[in-house]
Amino acid sequence: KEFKLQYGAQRTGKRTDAAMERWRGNRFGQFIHWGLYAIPGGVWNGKTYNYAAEFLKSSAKIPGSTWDSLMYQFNPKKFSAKEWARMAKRMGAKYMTITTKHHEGFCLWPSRFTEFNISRTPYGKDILKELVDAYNAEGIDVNFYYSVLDWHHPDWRYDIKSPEDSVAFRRYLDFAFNQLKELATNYPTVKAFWFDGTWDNSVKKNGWWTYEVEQMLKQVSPGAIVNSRLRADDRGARHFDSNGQLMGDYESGYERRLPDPVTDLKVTKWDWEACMTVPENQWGYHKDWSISHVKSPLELLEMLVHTTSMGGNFLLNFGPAGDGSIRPEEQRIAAEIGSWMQNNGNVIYNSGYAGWEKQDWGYFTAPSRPNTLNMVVFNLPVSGLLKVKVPAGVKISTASTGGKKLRVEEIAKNQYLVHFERKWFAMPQVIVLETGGEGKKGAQYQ
Ligand SMILES: C[C@@H]1N[C@@H](c2cn(-c3ccccc3)nn2)[C@H](O)[C@@H]1O
Repeated sequence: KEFKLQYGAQRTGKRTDAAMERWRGNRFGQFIHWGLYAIPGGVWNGKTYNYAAEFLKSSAKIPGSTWDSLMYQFNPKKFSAKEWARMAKRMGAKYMTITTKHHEGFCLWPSRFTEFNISRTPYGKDILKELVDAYNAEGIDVNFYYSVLDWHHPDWRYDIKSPEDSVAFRRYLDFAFNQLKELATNYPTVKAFWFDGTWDNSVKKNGWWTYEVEQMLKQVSPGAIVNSRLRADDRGARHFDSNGQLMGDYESGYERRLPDPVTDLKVTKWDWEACMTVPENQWGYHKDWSISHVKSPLELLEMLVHTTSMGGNFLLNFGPAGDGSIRPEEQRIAAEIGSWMQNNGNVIYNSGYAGWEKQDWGYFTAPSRPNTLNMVVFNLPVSGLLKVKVPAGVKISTASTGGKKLRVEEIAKNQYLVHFERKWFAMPQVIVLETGGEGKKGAQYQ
């Protein structure tokens, strides 16, 4: 049953324009959560709150006026946009997504629509401009995260329960629309908009506004990319409209979790991005990371490869401290992932879903070069024999690692073993396959 929708999906299938192909090929991004929450870092009146640090205002039940006065302490002495950009470059990130305004409502840019912004802090300067310029200078694209949910703004409403609510919330929607137009206009190199805080009924009941925002951003900033999380349709359906069509330009529902490489292959039909925290659940800076598991560089690298193997982008989060420094754990992650990406980035960038059956030893990625495929090996079997099942009729002609040929043995119909070394490796190993035969060679990255 098809619903007639005014504010549903504007397009079916992946965007094929140059801006989207660039976004897709970038594959690996750095998320940055930075705001007033980084100052207390999850600790208030000597008490540590274990919930996400960017939620400390609600975890510690802090009055708005108290929280907002953190603005007068914001003066990051160790902040260097250039240093952050160089670290991201070394990590191999091709884009960066910055929280221009998180749920607290504090703006990292001198917005003319609210005084709750960087210009009224001791720091004073336009942090957003400094970051955009520094990252763009390193050849890294910059995208803007924007929270529609706003704890500071008096006209924000979680739901619309009275005429007063709808009048106030309409003022809020106008405010947010103006801020977004301001961001797209004043920072013209921005490539994409990452919307968050759109799950409440107030937003779901105003699908028209989410449609208008998408239209406006694409008028002001041609080629701009918008995530599915912004969008609600005429009937309040989110991400996918009431007819099951993806809204926005890519699916952004994977937060702190990845689709399963066997049971969630549906995601390979559209563009998508997963965002990931280093601790179990901390986006903003938290002083005490001992309260949960902290993912190692290798765990995060495997998530990046896993995501690429399913045709998605991976957005890895950093939470800089209130003084603008990057904590040692995050520095180490950038260095270790970066050292592998230095030599193996080609299996990630401009690569994607191969359409081959997932194997235990790791992941396949399909580069744009035809008749080749990458095997990224994380779990080397004690036998050293890597099983490869190929689509019907596909032949493997060669397998090589670091330019060295490996023995390839056809052991059954559409089944091969690649003879690899039987030894322990510190980092994932890449094997390049050349394929032939008349069979459908599986998906090719395009
Ligand atoms: C991208 C991430 N989305 C924000 C978030 C997550 N949540 C949330 C709240 C309740 C349950 C599950 C998730 N609310 N806001 C986090 O603060 C971070 O910005």
